Amino acid sequence: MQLGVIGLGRMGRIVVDRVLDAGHEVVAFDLSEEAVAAAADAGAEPADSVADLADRLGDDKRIWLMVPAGDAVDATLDDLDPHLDGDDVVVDGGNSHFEKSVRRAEACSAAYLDCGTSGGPAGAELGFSLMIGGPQWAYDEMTPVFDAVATGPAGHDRMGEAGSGHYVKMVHNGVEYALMQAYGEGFELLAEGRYDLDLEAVARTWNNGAVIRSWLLELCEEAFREEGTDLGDVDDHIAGGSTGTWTVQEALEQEVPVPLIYQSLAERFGSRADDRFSRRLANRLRYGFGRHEVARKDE
Ligand SMILES: NC(=O)C1=CN([C@@H]2O[C@H](COP(=O)(O)OP(=O)(O)OC[C@H]3O[C@@H](n4cnc5c(N)ncnc54)[C@H](O)[C@@H]3O)[C@@H](O)[C@H]2O)C=CC1
Ligand SMILES: O=C(CO)[C@H](O)[C@H](O)COP(=O)(O)O
Repeated sequence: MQLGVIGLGRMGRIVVDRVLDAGHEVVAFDLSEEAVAAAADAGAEPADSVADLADRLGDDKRIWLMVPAGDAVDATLDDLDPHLDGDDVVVDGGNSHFEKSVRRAEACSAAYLDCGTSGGPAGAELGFSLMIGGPQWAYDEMTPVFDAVATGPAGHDRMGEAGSGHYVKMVHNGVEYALMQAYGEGFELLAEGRYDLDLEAVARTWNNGAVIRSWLLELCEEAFREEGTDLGDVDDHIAGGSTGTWTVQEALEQEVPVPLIYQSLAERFGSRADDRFSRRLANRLRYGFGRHEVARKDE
């Protein structure tokens, strides 16, 4: 099969390499000329624009988008659409909002598959977990590519109609936030608690047979090994947050309680300000109701 890949960053480049390794052909485009040149060095056919990529693919185009979610997806689809028809298939493998994917599927001249991709850059060797929404025929048509990009046939499945792939990935990310928060709280208690512990050793021990072993816990072990048991100079600021926000918004709309996911998202937002207004007000209110001393900034 011949696959066009647009977006050759951390994730898209892995798509290119795994599809090439499986014996397929790849035509590659990115706004970055360096990224295109690197993909060409790896065996892909370089394209210098979206239109050029479409021309090089010929009939029955199969195209994988791995650009940042949002405007870049719309811009790419705008450029692609004049070159597409109903026999073509476009996969969006990024973290797009599922409602946007539904709208894009309706507007796109090709069959559109929304594909939640999990595994991160570490998936280069193992392959990804792929959660796919959209028409069955298009999923079936793309199966050789999904087999190559995923861990294998068991690493991908069609979740259902348009939007369902990105919906499942959105919830996956909410769970990811909550798991990170749970590990974080446990290790914080161990770090601040009664014993002088080597947290890498704790994580390693847990990862060998404990109920709570997991890949995220292996990444905790790696973090303590590389940064030290006190995490060295790693700051207490957590970026990101869009997919977790969408998960909480959807849970509110569906009236499904997700307190752990919400709390972990709130912790992220809280991590971005060292001078929290709510804490300052609580500090002052304790004076109001109890005449407790007010801690002042210059003290
Ligand atoms: N990094 C991760 O762990 C994961 C990322 N994702 C999602 O995959 C998508 C890509 O993420 P990354 O590869 O990490 O991002 P990245 O920033 O490493 O790469 C994005 C690439 O897209 C290119 N690009 C941007 N706009 C473009 C356009 N209009 N046309 C062509 N190329 C364009 C950039 O030059 C860059 O090479 C995002 O939606 C992200 O949320 C999904 C799962 C895991
Ligand atoms: O999808 C992912 C992992 O599964 C991406 O790494 C995503 O960026 C994680 O979300 P956030 O940036 O909000 O932490």
